[in-house]
Amino acid sequence: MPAMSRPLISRRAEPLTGRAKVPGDKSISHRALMFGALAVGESRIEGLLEGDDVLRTAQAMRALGAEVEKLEDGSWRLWGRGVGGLMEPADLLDLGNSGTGARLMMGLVATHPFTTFFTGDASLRSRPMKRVSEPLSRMGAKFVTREGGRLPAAVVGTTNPVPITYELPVASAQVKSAILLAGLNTPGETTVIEREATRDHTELMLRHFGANVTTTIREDGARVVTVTGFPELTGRTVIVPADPSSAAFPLVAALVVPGSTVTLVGIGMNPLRTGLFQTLREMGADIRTDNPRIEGGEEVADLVVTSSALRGVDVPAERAPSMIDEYPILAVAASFAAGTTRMFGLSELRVKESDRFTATMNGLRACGVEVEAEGDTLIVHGKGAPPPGGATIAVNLDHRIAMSFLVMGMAAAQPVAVDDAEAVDTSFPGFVELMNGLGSAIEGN
Ligand SMILES: O=C(O)C1=C[C@@H](OP(=O)(O)O)[C@@H](O)[C@H](O)C1
Ligand SMILES: C=C(OP(=O)(O)O)C(=O)O
Repeated sequence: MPAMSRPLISRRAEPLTGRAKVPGDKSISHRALMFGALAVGESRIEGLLEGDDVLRTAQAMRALGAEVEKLEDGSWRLWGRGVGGLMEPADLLDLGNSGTGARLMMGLVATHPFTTFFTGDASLRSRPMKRVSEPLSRMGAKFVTREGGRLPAAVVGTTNPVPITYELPVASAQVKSAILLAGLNTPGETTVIEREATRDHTELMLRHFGANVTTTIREDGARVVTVTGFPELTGRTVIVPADPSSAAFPLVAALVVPGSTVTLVGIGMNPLRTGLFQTLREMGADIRTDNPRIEGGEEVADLVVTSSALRGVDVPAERAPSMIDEYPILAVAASFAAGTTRMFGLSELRVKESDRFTATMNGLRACGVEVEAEGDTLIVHGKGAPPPGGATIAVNLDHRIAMSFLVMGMAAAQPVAVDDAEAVDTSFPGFVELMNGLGSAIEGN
């Protein structure tokens, strides 16, 4: 928990110009630490995101017995324990603000024969965990949780894991990953079926470490992902691309601040993560993809973004998993666009670090934007002009809400403030310095 709050205010920016490298991908960073801890021998990670969420995972993997060492900025070395070789942690694992850290690790320990206690900050303690405890219980683990399946929770790992086939009731890469990770120390084949494709970093990276993970497409289009138990994972090098979810903030900023051109280098372009870029292009955004290449097994590219007149569009529900963390910043972009943007299928936004559906709607309204909610659809009416701004937004421990409204302030008629930007460090340490380096005017308030 932050000891003190960090209020910030974002005033009208100069045209944003220059090249910037946003920090490493958060999803890939968590997984690199976890899989390195499970592999036999040494693993190296280059470009690790050193944000609070990922540092908590590094600490937790140490508590589970792996050697985890920072060499220099972004460059880490691990010495793993082998599949099934994790040790009972002597104390609570505190995953801070991180749903990914908590849920994936619950999967990892569910099939180890010891008990692990999990907790987190006020945000994480309010988030639903039944979505993982339910399938992991079917594999044999036992859970003692607070009311509603919330943290703190104890996971009593099973000595006798049972493989399952599980069809995901919600589109969630975290739930999919938790089950696949539990399946590593389980005999036979563990299968997860997802009707909507979610980010596949677990599948890609497990294969990179030597696991047998197959993905097939069922007749109805669902993806069937199967991991074979007891693989021999061996130490590897992971090169972490820049996080497309973090790139979203300078990218939208460059679109809405007139006269801007910004180059964002080495951005992860995994097709299951690029829904925002597609949507913004449909809105008329000038985003050029330069120098596409493969780095460390992941697609990356440089994005050259030039400020653009945007127009409202419909964003279909099927696209939600590929841009799930980007809706708050998309809604900010939509408030500058000419016409109405309808974002369908946003139920999962209500269970993130905060209720992002409500936070986005209320924040935009406070900034003078006309917004409506119809069930799980968020509707933003843009005027094709800068919205009024002039509000202070309550962040409620949600990094993406803080960054989205600071971007709003860069081009709104009046400045926009946030009550506490401390949470930004969970995913984007150096956000203010990077943005101000491009020309924004964010300062303490
Ligand atoms: O697997 C992951 O790394 C993540 C999956 C998504 O969560 P859900 O699985 O809850 O959709 C996303 O919101 C989160 O930021 C990271
Ligand atoms: C939802 C997010 O992360 P997590 O679930 O890991 O807390 C996010 O980073 O927007």
